[in-house]
Amino acid sequence: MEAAVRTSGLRKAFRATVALQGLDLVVPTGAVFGYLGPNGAGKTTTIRLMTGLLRPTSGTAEVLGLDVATHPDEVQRRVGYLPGRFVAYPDLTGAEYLRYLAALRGGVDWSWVEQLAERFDLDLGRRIGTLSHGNRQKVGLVQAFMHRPDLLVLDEPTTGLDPIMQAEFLTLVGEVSRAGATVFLSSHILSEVEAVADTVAILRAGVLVRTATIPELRAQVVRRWDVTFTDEVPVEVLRACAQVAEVRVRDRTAHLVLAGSAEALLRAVAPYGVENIETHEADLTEVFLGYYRHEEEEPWPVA
Ligand SMILES: Nc1ncnc2c1ncn2[C@@H]1O[C@H](COP(=O)(O)OP(=O)(O)OP(=O)(O)O)[C@@H](O)[C@H]1O
Repeated sequence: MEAAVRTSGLRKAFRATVALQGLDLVVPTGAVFGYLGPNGAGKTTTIRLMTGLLRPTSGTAEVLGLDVATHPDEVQRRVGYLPGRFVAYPDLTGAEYLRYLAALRGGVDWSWVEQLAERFDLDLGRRIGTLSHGNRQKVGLVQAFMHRPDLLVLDEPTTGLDPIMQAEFLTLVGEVSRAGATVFLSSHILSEVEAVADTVAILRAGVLVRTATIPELRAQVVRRWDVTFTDEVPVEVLRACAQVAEVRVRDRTAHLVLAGSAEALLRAVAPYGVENIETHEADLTEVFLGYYRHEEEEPWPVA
């Protein structure tokens, strides 16, 4: 599949600090791609390299088929970019600022700008300098979405937004994604990534530690199930299931630790008269956080 973003051996050092250590990243066209990692992992550095705002120490980045090093202006025109710390001209009103950007970029449908502002409950008539932090962030979001870019690169987009506006943002991401856009989303809000992303990459100390789809990560979640049978517990059948990591039996209930998909287990126990299944699901957040921890620590949390 053609990639919306492809980096190869992308490395960035700031004097003694190596922010990114040879990143090979592929963001498939049309994906909602969550980019996660603890503070200082190198997420913003990656984004600034991808958008041509920083030059790599070595390696390459290709965005929408363009080499960022040789076509930075075109990349910036075609990408919808929301920086982590969005700043705009404080003396301009939202409308003045957005009209200025629209004239620079061209091809902006102003009624779409107004719709976006309305959806985010943003007053375009107010000077940006007088807006609250959250409302300024909304100006940043509108400018990122307003030219209907093929790729959105959003660095901590919901910072400062209230829960209703966060939900509106997620709805908008879903809409543009269904319309064919690719969304690259750096976020610390794991529930938000889980809700909207189909693929995630996890960065730690400038190194990519995992790229996976949300279902792949979910399949890794270790869960506890209590299965009660109408008759005797078929212990051997349970032990024979590859995904069952542990079995303890008490009366007619089997207490199981399940690592992986429950499909095989459900199929195996079906003929034995299952009276009840109680599940204790581990949070996907735990899986994310497992990757944030240092190598010497236990990588896999258990529910
Ligand atoms: N302009 C710079 N000069 C020197 N060091 C920098 C610069 N920009 C980033 N760094 C360093 O590079 C590393 C990665 O920083 P980066 O901002 O990319 O991380 P991040 O994953 O976005 O973190 P956060 O989640 O805190 O925003 C950090 O150690 C940071 O201090």
